[in-house]
Amino acid sequence: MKYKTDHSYQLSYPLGSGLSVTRERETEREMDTQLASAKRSHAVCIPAPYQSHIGAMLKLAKLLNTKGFNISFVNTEYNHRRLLKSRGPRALDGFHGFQFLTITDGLPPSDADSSQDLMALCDAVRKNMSAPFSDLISDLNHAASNSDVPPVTCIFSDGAMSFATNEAAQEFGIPIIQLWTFPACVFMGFKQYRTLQEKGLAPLKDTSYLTNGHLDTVIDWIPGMKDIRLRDLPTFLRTTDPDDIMFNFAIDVAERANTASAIIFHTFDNLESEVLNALSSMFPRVYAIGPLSLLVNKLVQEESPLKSIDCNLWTEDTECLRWLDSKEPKSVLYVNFGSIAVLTREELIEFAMGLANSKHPFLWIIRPDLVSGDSAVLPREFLEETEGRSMYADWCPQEAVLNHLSTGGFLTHCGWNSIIESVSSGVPMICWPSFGDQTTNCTYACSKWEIGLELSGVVKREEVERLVRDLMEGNKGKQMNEIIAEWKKLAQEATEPNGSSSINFDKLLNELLT
Ligand SMILES: O=c1ccn([C@@H]2O[C@H](COP(=O)(O)OP(=O)(O)O[C@H]3O[C@H](CO)[C@@H](O)[C@H](O)[C@H]3O)[C@@H](O)[C@H]2O)c(=O)[nH]1
Repeated sequence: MKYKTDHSYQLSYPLGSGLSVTRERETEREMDTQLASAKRSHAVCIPAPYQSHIGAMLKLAKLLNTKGFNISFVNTEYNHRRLLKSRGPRALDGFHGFQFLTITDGLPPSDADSSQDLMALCDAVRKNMSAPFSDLISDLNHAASNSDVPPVTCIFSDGAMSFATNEAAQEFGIPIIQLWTFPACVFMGFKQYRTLQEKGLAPLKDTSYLTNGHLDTVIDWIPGMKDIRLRDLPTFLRTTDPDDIMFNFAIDVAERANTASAIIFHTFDNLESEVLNALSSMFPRVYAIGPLSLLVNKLVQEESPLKSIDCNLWTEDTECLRWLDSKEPKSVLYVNFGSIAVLTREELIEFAMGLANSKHPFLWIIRPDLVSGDSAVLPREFLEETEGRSMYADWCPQEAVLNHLSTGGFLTHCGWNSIIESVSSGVPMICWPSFGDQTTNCTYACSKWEIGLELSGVVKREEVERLVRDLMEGNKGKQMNEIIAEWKKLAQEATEPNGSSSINFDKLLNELLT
């Protein structure tokens, strides 16, 4: 197992050192001062307009609110409408010091209830959202003269939103803190795109480069990332078009991070010590703050109204938790491909037959927009074969599912939130990366952290069956269970009051508020 338990990178106090009594008193005093300053603080939090980014930013906003910050949380009109539909018309009203606001994404209005096109949205962020965001800050500042909420004192922006937010921060002379809802290794990957372009390694010369071994080229210059191949980096470089929207968007947002006052990664020190160390020598203020859910669980009181704020764009079906109650410990494979990934009908069938042939119980979340083209109709023989050991839902409370005793494995598309939630719950994975950062997340999960089995290339039912059996009944599964239990422990430790993520969060606030 390749991790260090005694590591402390330069922005944290050494782990496990314990705080002396003097240090504890100092900490109490610092916290009192912090709370007093925070009450005069007003953070505008703006996520990128995608489910998982909204979820991560909401958790960060709740943490800030527990430290006394007034929060204005900004969604796109499209997502706000979907949230009200899934949560109820008053679900986002009436929280003290925490308000939800909207701006337009500039795309044609739509009543659809599905994830918006990734490329169209990235383009919209770049072109349409800066002016409405600045106007919103102006409005908040004007409103402050007639209310007890102070003018805006800082912006917490998703790293992918810098086109919408950087100029406003400059215009109003306030700090901007970026939240990257990816691991640090993915950000470091995006940082390499410009050099890859200069060296002629990306974009690809033609489509034969997808299969001629070019993607196996080892990239040996990336600080803190050893043994990385081109194919392990985020997939937006796998284009032949120099003007590709996603390729250029990735280059630009990684460069615009240079102007942030501070950068937060949703990770923790022990998980990514090498790449975090490398990044902290490239940027003045880098903070690993995660897993966010564990921090929220510890900092937000059970009785706090904040507990009830949720941001699922689809309504969760909780029936699956009752179904899990009826199953043996660690017996169920949980299958979920996140909020954006789309499967072909062929992939759906291969996954289905692999699950059927594995003979293991499974809970499969099939979003209404998961399958492209034809609707997600599962074959009759599959339904008959799996009756009594299968459960389906459109959307579920994922973290509750992962923390359920009956859940023994997770077949995932490797979205970062899914991986860090799986780590937090100690559930090993089968990793089927689809696009973007998921290839990098998969490489780290399978090869570096040793908590996942990779399902690569074209989905074949035999391969799905073999991996499910390896995970749920084989020695590999047993080993991974042991390893991920260690990672879970480290994630818990990072979020204790003297753990690295808690300390990093406090340091960020102290630096921001002084
Ligand atoms: O039935 C479900 C399915 C998902 N979730 C939640 O939705 C989020 C899904 O996030 P993630 O696993 O990161 O997947 P995507 O929705 O695909 O996330 C996009 O954004 C991530 C960064 O935020 C990237 O890592 C992914 O590659 C990108 O596709 C997680 O918090 C899940 O807990 C639920 O609550 N219920």
